[in-house]
Amino acid sequence: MRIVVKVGTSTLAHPGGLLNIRHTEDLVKVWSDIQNAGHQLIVVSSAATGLGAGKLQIEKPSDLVTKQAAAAVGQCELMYTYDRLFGQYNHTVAQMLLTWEDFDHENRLHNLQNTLERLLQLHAIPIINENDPVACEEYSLGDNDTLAALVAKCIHADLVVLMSDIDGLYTADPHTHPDAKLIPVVEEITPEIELLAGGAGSALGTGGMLTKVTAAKRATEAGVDMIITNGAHAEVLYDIVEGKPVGTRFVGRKA
Ligand SMILES: Nc1ncnc2c1ncn2[C@@H]1O[C@H](COP(=O)(O)OP(=O)(O)O)[C@@H](O)[C@H]1O
Ligand SMILES: N[C@@H](CCC(=O)OP(=O)(O)O)C(=O)O
Repeated sequence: MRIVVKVGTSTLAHPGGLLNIRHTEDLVKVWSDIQNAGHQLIVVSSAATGLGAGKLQIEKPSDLVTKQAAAAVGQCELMYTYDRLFGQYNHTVAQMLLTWEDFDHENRLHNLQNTLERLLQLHAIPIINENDPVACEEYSLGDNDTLAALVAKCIHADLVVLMSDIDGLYTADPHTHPDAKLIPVVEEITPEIELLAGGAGSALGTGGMLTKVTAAKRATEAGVDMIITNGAHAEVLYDIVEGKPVGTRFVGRKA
């Protein structure tokens, strides 16, 4: 299987912006094992801004320039961490920083597809993030849920897995509605489903459930299934590749 896994800031970082060592180590271990089992993995990783803010000892920035500066710092921290952890399992990582323009121009998209394909042939694990320090608002993808769906579409992935700080899509935000129920399968993204999704539940998260459901729409329209699951339980990825029900599955449209 060719799987795009996206992991959010609220999984990789503690609220103050320091690395969540337990989550990150658990995820890299399982991802490495899944790659060893013969699957192709593409990681879309958030947390550059959050980790940068942590390292610079500043609050999560709200102005664009400080956000971009923090992302420039945090992206180094992120890749240093991935390189080190994946290296323990003899895996090679490759950084790819993308903007909206890379998907919007045919020749850039073509280059991007070719590079990703070659990295996969070479058994390197692409680690993708938005190129935050240069992505001005006009050209910003805005969130990595969308980025994961766009990547999955352009390399014809079998599955996108969004690893969040919550088990899946609920009937309401469980942080404010403790009686909310998990929705295991979404066959069609109706306006009613879209209305269930709210914003981010933590100080570091960007998009919340809203951007995940929008991303699911993009992925499923391209025929790719998307699963939202909890990044704190890395080992659920084993169940996912075995086709067992985990989190919320958005079913891709059949051609
Ligand atoms: N209907 C819903 N079901 C589940 N979570 C929801 C819902 N609506 C809003 N949320 C919020 O979305 C959050 C996950 O998004 P986000 O904080 O951006 O995480 P990530 O960093 O993983 O992208 C949850 O913690 C939750 O508070
Ligand atoms: N590109 C940004 C993350 C954007 C984003 O979607 O964040 P998140 O909601 O934590 O997945 C960064 O690395 O800080």
